[in-house]
Amino acid sequence: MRCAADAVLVRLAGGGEFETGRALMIGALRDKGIAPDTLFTGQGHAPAPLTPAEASLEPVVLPRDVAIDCPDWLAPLLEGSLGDAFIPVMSLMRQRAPVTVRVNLSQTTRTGAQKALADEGISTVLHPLADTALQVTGNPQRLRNSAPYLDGRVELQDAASQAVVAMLPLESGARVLDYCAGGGGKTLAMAARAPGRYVAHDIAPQRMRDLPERARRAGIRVDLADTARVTALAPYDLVLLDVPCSGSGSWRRAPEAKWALTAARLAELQQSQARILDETHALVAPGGVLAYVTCSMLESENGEQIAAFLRRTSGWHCTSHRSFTPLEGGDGFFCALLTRVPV
Ligand SMILES: C[S@@+](CC[C@H](N)C(=O)[O-])C[C@H]1O[C@@H](n2cnc3c(N)ncnc32)[C@H](O)[C@@H]1O
Repeated sequence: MRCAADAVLVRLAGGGEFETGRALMIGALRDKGIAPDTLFTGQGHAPAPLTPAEASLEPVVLPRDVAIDCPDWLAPLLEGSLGDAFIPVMSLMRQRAPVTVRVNLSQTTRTGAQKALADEGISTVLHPLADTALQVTGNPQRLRNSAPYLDGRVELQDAASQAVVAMLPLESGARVLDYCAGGGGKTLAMAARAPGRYVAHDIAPQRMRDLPERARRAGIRVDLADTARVTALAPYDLVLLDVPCSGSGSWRRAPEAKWALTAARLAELQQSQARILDETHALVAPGGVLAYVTCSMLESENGEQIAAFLRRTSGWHCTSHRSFTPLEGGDGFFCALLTRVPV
């Protein structure tokens, strides 16, 4: 298996592949219909003119899964999950992810935040995926030192992640548990949408260490709880399970992750997703909602998990579900809303 540096390799007329940086550039230029000797001139800082061997290099189209940089064992799983979107999605996964912020609507409006960022030289456009999302189009490096970021009017958050939060049935005063809170990105996004009683929990509590400060900045109250306290505070109107997953929806941010993932690790993650569903559903009040979320595009972590849960657990039905792919401008995500049948 090889990982493609580009969608072309080059081959000497008559055989033999070249994989030097120069050779790949020559192949890429030829592939795009640009004569390499117009750039390889040796003048100024330009690379040295082509050698006779290089002049005879021809582009070679790579096998599909090499060209889209997809591990062999994952390609059929992803193709089965994404269908016709497989190639476009995987091609997009080779690009850098956009920088997106979430506007804290409890403190400002989207246009208000856009103007405040523009005053600091940070340009943005409205993102179509969520009514809280702004995509940063200029000077993203200034964001972390800008006033709207420092005073909690904006937070860094992917647009699809924001769209997932917008799907949640959040009512003012609701009791909400974020069971896999991690850094608390979704806890804060939920609390900014609707005031309520927010409880954050994570099996690795140190992951939540910045949450109190981020919540303070955003003007939001969040209760950090261990597992015993989570149970004592039950029931909840909404339990969010943003479960550990392959992360296949966010491979643009961590391109090495798809090469680190193994079939055994994926199976382990799927077991843990099923276990979390089984351990937490009783925390939901009758008529309440269990929201299952992954940043994965693999059906085995998404729809198949929900179908298996509904088969083994009575008293629940799936009221809605949605998959997001990077073709919509954010990361890949899945969200299913499961309602507990009222008694
Ligand atoms: C996808 S991340 C959560 C990201 C977070 N919700 C956010 O929006 O920033 C998954 C989290 O689940 C936690 N986790 C893994 N297994 C868990 C378990 N059995 N119970 C609770 N949390 C768990 C991990 O420590 C990790 O922080």
